[in-house]
Amino acid sequence: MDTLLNLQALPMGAAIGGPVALGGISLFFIRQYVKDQKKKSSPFPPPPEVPGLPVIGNLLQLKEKKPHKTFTKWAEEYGPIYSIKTGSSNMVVLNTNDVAKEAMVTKYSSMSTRKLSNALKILTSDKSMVAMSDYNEFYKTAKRNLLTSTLGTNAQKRHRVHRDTMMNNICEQFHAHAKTFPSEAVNFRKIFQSELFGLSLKQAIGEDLGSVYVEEFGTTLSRQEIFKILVLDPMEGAIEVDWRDFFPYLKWIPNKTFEKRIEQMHFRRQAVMKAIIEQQKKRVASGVELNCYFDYLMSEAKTLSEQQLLMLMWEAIIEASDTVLVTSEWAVYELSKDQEKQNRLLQEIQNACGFEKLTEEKLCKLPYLAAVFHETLRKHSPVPIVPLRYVHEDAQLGGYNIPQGTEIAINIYGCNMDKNMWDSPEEWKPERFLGRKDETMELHKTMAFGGGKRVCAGALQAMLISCVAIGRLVQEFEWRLKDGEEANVDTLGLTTHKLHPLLTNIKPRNRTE
Ligand code: HEM
Repeated sequence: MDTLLNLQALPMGAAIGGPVALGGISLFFIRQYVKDQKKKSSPFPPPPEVPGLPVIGNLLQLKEKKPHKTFTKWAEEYGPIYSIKTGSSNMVVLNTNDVAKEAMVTKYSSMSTRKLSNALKILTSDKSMVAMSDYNEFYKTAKRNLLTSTLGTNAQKRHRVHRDTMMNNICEQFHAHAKTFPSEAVNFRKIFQSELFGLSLKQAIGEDLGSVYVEEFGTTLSRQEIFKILVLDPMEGAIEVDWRDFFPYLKWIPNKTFEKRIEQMHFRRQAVMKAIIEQQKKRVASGVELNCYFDYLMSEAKTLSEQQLLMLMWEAIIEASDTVLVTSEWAVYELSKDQEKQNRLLQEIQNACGFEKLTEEKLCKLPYLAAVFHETLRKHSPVPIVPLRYVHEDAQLGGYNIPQGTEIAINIYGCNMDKNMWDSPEEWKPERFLGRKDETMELHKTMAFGGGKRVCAGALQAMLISCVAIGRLVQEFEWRLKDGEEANVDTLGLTTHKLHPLLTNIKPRNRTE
């Protein structure tokens, strides 16, 4: 997440009631008048509008913090494409595959610019990363480097050893738990998250980190502290709301609490990344080369500024550490809840692998495992809304006029829950993906990874890690939800993190089972 969108949190109420100045309001009405005149001159109608309140528009209706769900409900009443007002901005929301693909593929050139919240402007160093950059030369070069060194098919082959080590470590830790605490539920996230972070570091800098000395703090940070500063805090910061995002004409009014919080996160992230980069530079200078993103950038992307290098390295770490955990945790939740589907998967794995450990080579022979992965991506859409873009020249979408300046929210969750496309979309049914014409290894069976030029660069890595993890864990253990865990389906954050970490009872399987 990859995956940065401020809309996730719109806890407005109090903030909106704050300082609204008269000068600002007049400006707002003038801009509105100009927009209305423009609308009247287009041959296409405007999209249906969700009614809201004067000045704040639909903000209060979105304060529940899960806009993707509210958007999906509105789609039932207003159709696949409609417009809302978030303060002074007009936003068009897209809720089906057809209109989403039109925006991401055929009309991409009119709507490729990223729209960043104030928090994201700071945390992304004003778009200095692949996922949040506009479509420009920096983006094209940075994406090519990322794919060549880390995420493309050949690079993923070179990083295979890290995925295998990660998987063995995960299995070992679950076995150790089952042996030491046979009747205690295991916290899936605790084990998986830490190993995934290790893998992201190995791909980025060639090695896992036990600790790092940070000069700005005058102290040595533990691995857990590094993880918090580089991954957990920025994921939280990305959804911080600054009420000025919705009323840019009031940007001259300070919002000190917000600014201090985000600046501090930025400062800490900068300090830790600088320390890591210094360490790696010393390693390279001493003649030790590693197969990693850092070494590739040092030798192939010499024109990068220090800040660009820092941001690209950080991006590789944070993006590899989050959404794969989200997907794997939800898949294991669903399988632990449904013994019949778990047994069907086990049967398939045993038929394909016999007594051998499941490996990546076997994935093409495991259509039900692929179906489990894609059905989890569909139902739990790890990135529920594509990071916002805005229209930089007048365009049409779904037969409607979309004027320049409109923000575009692509509701992936809505596409994946569309009743016209998916039978009983609220049910988790991997079977819906069986017997289709597409290949077992096809990555884009749902809208989960986005589409077009900005399609997820990490989709292959996500599939390789998640599928092998789900398969190996079912091959080696019997999974059952802890009592009371079934109801814990709430989510939290920028990506659809399970609010309560998954707790399951595990039992190692008999080798002859
Ligand atoms: C199940 C896991 C994942 C899901 C569901 C997911 C989903 C997405 C989505 C929806 C986008 C936005 C597309 C757009 O803006 O139109 C995206 C972009 C991106 N993702 Fe992922 N992602 C996942 C895993 C990963 C991983 C593991 C990495 C890297 C290690 C990664 C790296 C990226 C990058 C670099 C982009 C920007 C691509 C571009 O702008 O050209 N993603 N992802």
